[in-house]
Amino acid sequence: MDETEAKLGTQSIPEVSDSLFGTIDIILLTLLVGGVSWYLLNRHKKTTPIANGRSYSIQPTAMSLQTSSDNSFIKKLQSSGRSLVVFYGSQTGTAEEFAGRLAKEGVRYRMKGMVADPEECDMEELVNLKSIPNSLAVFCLATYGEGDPTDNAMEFYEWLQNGDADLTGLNYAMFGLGNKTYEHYNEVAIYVDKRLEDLGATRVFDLGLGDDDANIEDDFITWKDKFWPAVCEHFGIESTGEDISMRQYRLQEFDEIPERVFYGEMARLHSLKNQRPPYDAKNPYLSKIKVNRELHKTGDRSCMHIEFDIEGSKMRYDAGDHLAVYPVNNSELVEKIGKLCGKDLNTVFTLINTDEESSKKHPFPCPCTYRTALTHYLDITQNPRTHVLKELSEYCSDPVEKEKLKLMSSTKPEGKALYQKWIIEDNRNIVHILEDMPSCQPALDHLLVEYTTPTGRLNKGVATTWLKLKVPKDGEEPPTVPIFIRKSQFRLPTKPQTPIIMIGPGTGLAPFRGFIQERNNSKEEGKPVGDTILYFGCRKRAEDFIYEEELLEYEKNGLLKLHLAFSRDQAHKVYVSHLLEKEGDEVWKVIGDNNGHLYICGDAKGMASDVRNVILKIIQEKGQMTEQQAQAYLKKMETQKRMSADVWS
Ligand SMILES: Cc1cc2nc3c(=O)[nH]c(=O)nc-3n(C[C@H](O)[C@H](O)[C@H](O)COP(=O)(O)O)c2cc1C
Repeated sequence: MDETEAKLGTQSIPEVSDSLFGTIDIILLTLLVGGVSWYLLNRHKKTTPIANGRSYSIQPTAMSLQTSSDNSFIKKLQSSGRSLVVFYGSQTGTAEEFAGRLAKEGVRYRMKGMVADPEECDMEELVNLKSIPNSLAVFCLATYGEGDPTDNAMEFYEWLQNGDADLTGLNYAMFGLGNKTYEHYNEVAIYVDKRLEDLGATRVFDLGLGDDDANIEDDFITWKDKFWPAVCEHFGIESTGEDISMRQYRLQEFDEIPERVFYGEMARLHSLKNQRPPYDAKNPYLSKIKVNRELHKTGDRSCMHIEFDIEGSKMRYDAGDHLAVYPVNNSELVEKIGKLCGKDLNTVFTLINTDEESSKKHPFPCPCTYRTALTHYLDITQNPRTHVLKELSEYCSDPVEKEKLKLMSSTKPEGKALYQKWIIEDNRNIVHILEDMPSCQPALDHLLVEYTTPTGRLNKGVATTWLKLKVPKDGEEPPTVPIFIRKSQFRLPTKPQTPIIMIGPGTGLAPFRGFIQERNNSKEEGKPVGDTILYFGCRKRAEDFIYEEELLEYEKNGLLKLHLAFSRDQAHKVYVSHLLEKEGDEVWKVIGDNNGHLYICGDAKGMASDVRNVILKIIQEKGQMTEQQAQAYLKKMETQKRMSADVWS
């Protein structure tokens, strides 16, 4: 597809208030639905990053500007008298945050720690870490897609897979970040933990696994509580009992506005004003919005169709790619924080890492005003994690409020229960906490550091709420938003005559709209086009059957075969998996007899696994295979890229 076609791209964004997709809204939000179009954040999908190695670059990595060229982590450890290095594999910032907390806590055990990004380190040096006495490497690694590592851990992962380094003498521990609703739960951490052992390294403490579908913060602090005593025992050290109150970043406020001030850029100063290709996560393109319309016909849920104009941008969008959007935080929320902390939001400041060895000099692009930081660089809508509550407690003058915050940040069962109730279930963000605890008056710069989300992971609704207002009006300049494109492995077969089955209920339809447009194009060019079969489902035909007219037209002109499931239009709920069950012969004809492709897009939690199970059953029955053979058949389809899933929960 060329650029002009790509500008037809649309973006479907699920309803804010009852979004199925919760905190990965941002990711959802940026899934550019096919023909061009849909999504965003958090947040996530089924592609195999092996081929392009970057398929999950949600993140701006605003800090890479400040990256040091020296990638010897051993030299850094030695020159600063440290023995603990905590590596992170992170896409949306959680693993990076956990790594930072672990490194900081090392001081308590006379193990000064350093956080390290594997992408910026020569990981082969792990072989020599033992040259530092009592040294320890900890890994916090997230899993994505089909058991894939994050972008920044990819090279390290491949090095482990392909190499045979002798890691004898290397002490290590691993905490994995994953989500149980995905088929490949925490596979990266599980694999790396085992692989390090196989290569001769010594596991100092049991592998910890965090489940982001439940409470990953709880999993982490519970693991960490046992991890440190195990480390002490292993190295024969004792806790100093010191609490680590050392600040990672030093604040400097400016009386006069300095020459270089950031206003929401992700890396290069003025990059939003002086736009220069190539555009990517660090250098987003300010795209005009040409169309922004509601797709649901009735009901109080919403699904937006947005068309972004990328003409002239030199960006390439292929059907199946994701479109990422950088939203901004609600200004009322921003102003409230300024008021609650008693700060003039126009003040320009910078935060400077007190650790001179760190490759990350600032937590986000600095200097900037407090308003810019709160608006563009921080996720002020998330539920704060326990360490933030602990630090907030220091700023409470009322002992009752202080104790409550301290309790919630402890690992005591009643503390965890209170955190779950008061923070998670009641869904309190920082503004709610400050409003509900009037004696708590934190220093704003302190709050900024705690709330930094290097990857722009946003809570429900930030992007959707913001995009809803970006509607082009006649006679006015169209609204613009900063975007970039994330390449995907979710791809049509190269030959249009290869038959395909697409399973995409709800907003899972997004990439398939692009696929269908592409196939229609081939048909109009007179090329032979194979079976193009779509399974779509939604609640009610009259309510949320998105792109109904368009799909029916493709069906009428003979391109598309449609199977529709309207779950609430009859007494018994019917989903796409039920339709597939009935169509075993057709499915097998495509994937068994004719080497066709099968795609799944949408909800990972229920839909994707139900569909997968039905497909397995069909392979077993129609292909006359045992369960094991059917599993192997599906695996082979995956390796051959004949079966792809782009799913999220
Ligand atoms: C699009 C997407 C795909 C994901 N795929 C998986 C997966 O295959 N297996 C898994 O265990 N967790 C998966 N997760 C969950 C993440 O690993 C988990 O949320 C983790 O905490 C993210 O860490 P990070 O913020 O450091 O990137 C996925 C999350 C998203 C958003």
